[in-house]
Amino acid sequence: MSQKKTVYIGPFIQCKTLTDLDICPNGMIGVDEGGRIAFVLRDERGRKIPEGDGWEDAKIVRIQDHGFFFPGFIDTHIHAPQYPNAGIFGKSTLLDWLNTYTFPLESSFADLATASRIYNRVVARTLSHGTTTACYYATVHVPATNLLADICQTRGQRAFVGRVCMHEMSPEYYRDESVETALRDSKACIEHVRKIDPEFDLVTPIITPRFALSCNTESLAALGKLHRELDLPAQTHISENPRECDLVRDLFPESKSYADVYESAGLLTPKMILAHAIHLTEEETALIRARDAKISHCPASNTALTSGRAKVRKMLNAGLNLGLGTDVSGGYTSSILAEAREAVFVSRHVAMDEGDEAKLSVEEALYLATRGGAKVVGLEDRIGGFEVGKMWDAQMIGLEAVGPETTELDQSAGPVEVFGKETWDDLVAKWVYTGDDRSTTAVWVGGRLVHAKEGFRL
Ligand SMILES: Nc1nc2[nH]cnc2c(=O)[nH]1
Ligand SMILES: [Zn+2]
Repeated sequence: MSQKKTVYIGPFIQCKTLTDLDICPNGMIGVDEGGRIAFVLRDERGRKIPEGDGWEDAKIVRIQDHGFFFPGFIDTHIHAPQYPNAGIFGKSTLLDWLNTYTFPLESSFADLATASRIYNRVVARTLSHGTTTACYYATVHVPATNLLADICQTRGQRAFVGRVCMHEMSPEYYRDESVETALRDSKACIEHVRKIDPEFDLVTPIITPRFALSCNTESLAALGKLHRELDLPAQTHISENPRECDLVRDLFPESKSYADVYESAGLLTPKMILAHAIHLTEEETALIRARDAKISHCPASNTALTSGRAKVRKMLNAGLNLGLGTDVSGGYTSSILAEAREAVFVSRHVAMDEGDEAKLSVEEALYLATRGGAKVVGLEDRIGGFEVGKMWDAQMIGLEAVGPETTELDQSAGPVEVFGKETWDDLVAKWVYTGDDRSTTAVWVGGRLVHAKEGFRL
């Protein structure tokens, strides 16, 4: 889709490396008609828009007062149909949580009106949190899964949409009938995305065996074959809960480990996203590294379902690629900003047992939320930062400037208050710890405005 050339003027911040931010207080970023970054200029205070190629007629979007542009967030693991259950999990743990809360809700997506209401809501909500790319699990239902792909396309969210395969250890009322129907229905959803987005510019199908316990050796091998033959990404869960790990050991006695179950099926590839990875052994970590499979770290969910504390520092040191996942509704929040905060705090709990090296910094959590996530979904050449040639997948963050005479709250400005003595690093930390979607003034995907806070004018 062609858009007007646009120049974004003001501070921009992005992750340079895992540990370092790139803070540009006076930037100017030109985005072309295709939504691609055409130029990035630094220290542009008071300078003119570059001339030629029609840039002099470009639309201008300026940061007003306090704020900055930041790359859009990437949610590498979220269950779209579970959104109504966000916050509802009691004291359950994974396997009873699935049976009590999750399967009954997911089964209701046989009804398209239900799917339409909830899927529209979750896509709008995640966009409002600055999530420009989401890796969705849908349900077993073909029409509802196709509708989720349509909604992502219409609302303009970059997305991976997976029809869930599950025929074992699943209730009678909600399961694939057989391995054959699971494959047939998965292929139908892939074909639908090919129809609405033939080049997978915005929406990509993703092969989705729910987890080893929902499948068997035969279906995992068949899905692995499809994954490699079609060269499509895949996603599943691994090593989330101790009881789940025991059952995998019992049910797949021929496999050396949980990771080996996926390896034997041909699913452990650079295009596989493994969620959780809490209880991996060193051999499994080495195997995942050797295959370059990716990890979605879901700290809010891991705490809520008392699944455990993923050893993020160990995985990073072992050379694994990690991103963040909200794992709604194992996780209570659909905000990657909140998830970044959870990642920082869970790492502090790990540090209380294992020493300070385990602590993640704000910068590291933001890296996982952007560039790390981009690598996890295989789009590091297109998204995650503000280099020339990348897509303008970005969010405008607004901060409230508290003047010397200001004593009243400005509710419209969002919760992050600037008192004037803060450095840029302080402001980023305040955003991560105290910000929410009220701080997200506007969001773009591929140069298209996909969310704007009430009152925001271009
Ligand atoms: N967190 C989480 N883990 C799972 N393992 C299998 N299914 C699920 C799910 O829906 N959520
Ligand atoms: Zn999950």
